[in-house]
Amino acid sequence: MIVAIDGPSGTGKSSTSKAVAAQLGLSYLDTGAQYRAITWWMLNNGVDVSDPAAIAAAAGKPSIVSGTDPRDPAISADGLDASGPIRTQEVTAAVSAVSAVPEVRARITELQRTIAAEAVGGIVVEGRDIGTTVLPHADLKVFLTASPEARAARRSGELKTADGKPVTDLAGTQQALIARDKADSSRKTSPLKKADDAVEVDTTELTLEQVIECVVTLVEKAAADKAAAGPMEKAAR
Ligand SMILES: Nc1ncnc2c1ncn2[C@@H]1O[C@H](COP(=O)(O)OP(=O)(O)O)[C@@H](O)[C@H]1O
Ligand SMILES: Nc1ccn([C@H]2C[C@H](O)[C@@H](COP(=O)(O)OP(=O)(O)O)O2)c(=O)n1
Repeated sequence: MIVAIDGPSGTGKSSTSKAVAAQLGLSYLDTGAQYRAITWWMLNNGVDVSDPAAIAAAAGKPSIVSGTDPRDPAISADGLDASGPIRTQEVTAAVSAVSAVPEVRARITELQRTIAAEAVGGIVVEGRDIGTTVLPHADLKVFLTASPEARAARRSGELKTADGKPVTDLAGTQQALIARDKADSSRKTSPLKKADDAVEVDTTELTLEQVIECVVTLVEKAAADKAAAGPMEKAAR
């Protein structure tokens, strides 16, 4: 069972995907964390993140390792734990530029496909281009949305500056989030986009628990459809 969950920032992808995977005994992959980790590595290693050629030249250098346990989703770059530092404003501000570079996308997409193929018990993969590009044959595709106001309210206070202080500027958070959506949706290589066959869920008025319940129901239905289609496909052969 391969589940793709895409959508813009703050729609609830990570929280929903982790909970659904934990509840159903599936693996979990946060692809945004991979783009954040490679961005963090570039910022730490003197790569000019305003220069796509410099980003492309460095794209193959770091070793990015992702854990797939939904209860402990670890991420490291060259062996260094990146789970804390990838959430800083500095990384958030640079990640769209780094992830727009085709060499970075090719590298990370290959990693993602390998991880999904190795997850024998099934996996929930969340990101921006999972249903459209990374795993176009996923058994279920979900596209989460929410109003910019709701998304900024959820994000604000969660973000930390480099010295660990919380970011409480709601208007600034909303502006930065809209700018990142725009960059992610307008890049040439696999932009943020709903796949034609994805189920769209607007989470603006829903609690996180309601979204989780909705996605669990969708996964269970997709699993039942897959099981029912299996014998028929075999019989047709
Ligand atoms: N439906 C919801 N209602 C209220 N808060 C939510 C909802 N979904 C997620 N959140 C909260 O919003 C924040 C961002 O959610 P997250 O799952 O990280 O979103 P994304 O991965 O899409 O950026 C988290 O603090 C999460 O607990
Ligand atoms: N499949 C993906 C996942 C993330 N990205 C890029 C674009 C996003 O702005 C950044 C960060 O993604 P992440 O999911 O961590 O972002 P949020 O936590 O939802 O704000 O990575 C991508 O290009 N493709």
